[in-house]
Amino acid sequence: MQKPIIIAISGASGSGKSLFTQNLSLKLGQSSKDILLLQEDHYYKAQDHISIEERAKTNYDHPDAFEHDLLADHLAQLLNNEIIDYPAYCYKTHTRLSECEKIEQAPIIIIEGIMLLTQVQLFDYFDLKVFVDTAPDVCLMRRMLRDTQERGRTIESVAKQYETTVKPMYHKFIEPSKNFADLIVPHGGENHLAVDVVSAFLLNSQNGSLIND
Ligand SMILES: Nc1ncnc2c1ncn2[C@@H]1O[C@H](COP(=O)(O)OP(=O)(O)O)[C@@H](O)[C@H]1O
Ligand SMILES: Nc1ccn([C@@H]2O[C@H](COP(=O)(O)O)[C@@H](O)[C@H]2O)c(=O)n1
Repeated sequence: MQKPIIIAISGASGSGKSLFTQNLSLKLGQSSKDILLLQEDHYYKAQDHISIEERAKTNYDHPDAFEHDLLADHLAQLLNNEIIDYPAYCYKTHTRLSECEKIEQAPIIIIEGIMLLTQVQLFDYFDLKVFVDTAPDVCLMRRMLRDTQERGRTIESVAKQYETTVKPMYHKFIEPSKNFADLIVPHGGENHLAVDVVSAFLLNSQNGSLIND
């Protein structure tokens, strides 16, 4: 079996990473066994030892909020054809769920997350590093809608978090990490030309080893 190809999709919160990843999967149109989608957010640290009020104060836009060592171990295990215990995360309680999912490698592994290109120790695992580049005001608007509808937040809490951590940490960590990208995608998740380019790269790299070939 050919070595899996791993691509990292990074960019600001609300930039369209998840949508880009979904559109890429649709475009690839392969069997679900061919593509493994992972999220860096699942590697946010567990915070069961502190109260929910304390958890709400954590800076989730700092690299230290994540367990990147565990993510690196899991990528190594997947490349080694081992099964991983993929953590699950809850944005409403700000901690990990108790259940993990058993996951095995696939020919194409796509991982998305805000801090991926700030972690040099992960770069050796990535065959392609993509940065989704969307204007901060557009990201904030999208995040406001998503977090109030899906992540149990109020408009006030999204605004406060944006001002205190999301915006400053974006400028400190995420925006500079764009320099490590192989490909910068403007206009977010609906940039279908970029989806076509990345999908062609993936299919070409895994030529012959996909189930639907
Ligand atoms: N190009 C776009 N046009 C319209 N809505 C978009 C676009 N890209 C993303 N969205 C919406 O904005 C929200 C945030 O996008 P998402 O892909 O979840 O961002 P990220 O994963 O980078 O945080 C989602 O509700 C998504 O459907
Ligand atoms: N308990 C948490 C954990 C994370 N966040 C925010 O999520 C953002 C990253 O996820 P995206 O899907 O938007 O890329 C990040 O900016 C954190 O602020 C949170 O609010 N609460």
